[in-house]
Amino acid sequence: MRRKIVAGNWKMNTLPSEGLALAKDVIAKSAEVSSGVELVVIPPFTHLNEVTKLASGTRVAVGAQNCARWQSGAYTGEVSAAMLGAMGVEYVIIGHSERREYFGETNSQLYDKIQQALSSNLMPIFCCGEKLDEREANQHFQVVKQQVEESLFALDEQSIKQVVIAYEPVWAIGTGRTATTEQAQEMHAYIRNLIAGKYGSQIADSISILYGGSCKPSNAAEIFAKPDVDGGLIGGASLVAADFIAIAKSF
Ligand SMILES: O=C[C@H](O)COP(=O)(O)O
Repeated sequence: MRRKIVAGNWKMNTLPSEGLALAKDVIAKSAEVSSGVELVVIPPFTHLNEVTKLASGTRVAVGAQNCARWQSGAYTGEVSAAMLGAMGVEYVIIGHSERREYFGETNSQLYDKIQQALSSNLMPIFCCGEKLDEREANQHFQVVKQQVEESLFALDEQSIKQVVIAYEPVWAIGTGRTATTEQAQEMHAYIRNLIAGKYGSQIADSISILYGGSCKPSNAAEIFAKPDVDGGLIGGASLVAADFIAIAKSF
């Protein structure tokens, strides 16, 4: 049985007091969600200390949006995986398309970040996905293959099993344009197949692959019903607790 996960990436939204209120609301409503679904909130760094304290002992886990690719040292402005782990953070997003686009993160740097995350016992949520022009040029499988191979395939079997993958077609992020359920299923199955080719089908079948990109209460059930979709990485809709919970209840 694969883990079902619904994770809310708040991105660079909410001031600390607003973030705490949002986390409280998610925790309060979390009982409405089937116990088989893991809930994760992923606030900005500045809120993590307070939100992890608030979420401690509840069913809501906390993630970070990024971590450094180094262990420690003279890297001004960076936050290490160990620092996150020490705060009680359990997940970390690695390679979100906004990090790739605005901060030039490369597949090999993302491999380093995954290693850092794993060595601090954080579960990486590794993001992959093609841009609109790549899909239109029918290059989407090739793009995702390269991202997965270059960032994940040097991991050993024990390590890959800790990784959660999020397929996020860039053209569907924050645009209101969702991938069709067929497009999502097709790519999720493709990714699982890639993993199976490298690590075997038992490992591939155990890895959760989340969908991200304009997922909302009105379309979540349809997307989550697909056999290779194991949950969602939710952006905009995760900023409203009732919507985030409604999405999680779609399983
Ligand atoms: O990390 C989340 C994704 O970028 C999806 O964002 P969105 O739900 O606002 O489209």
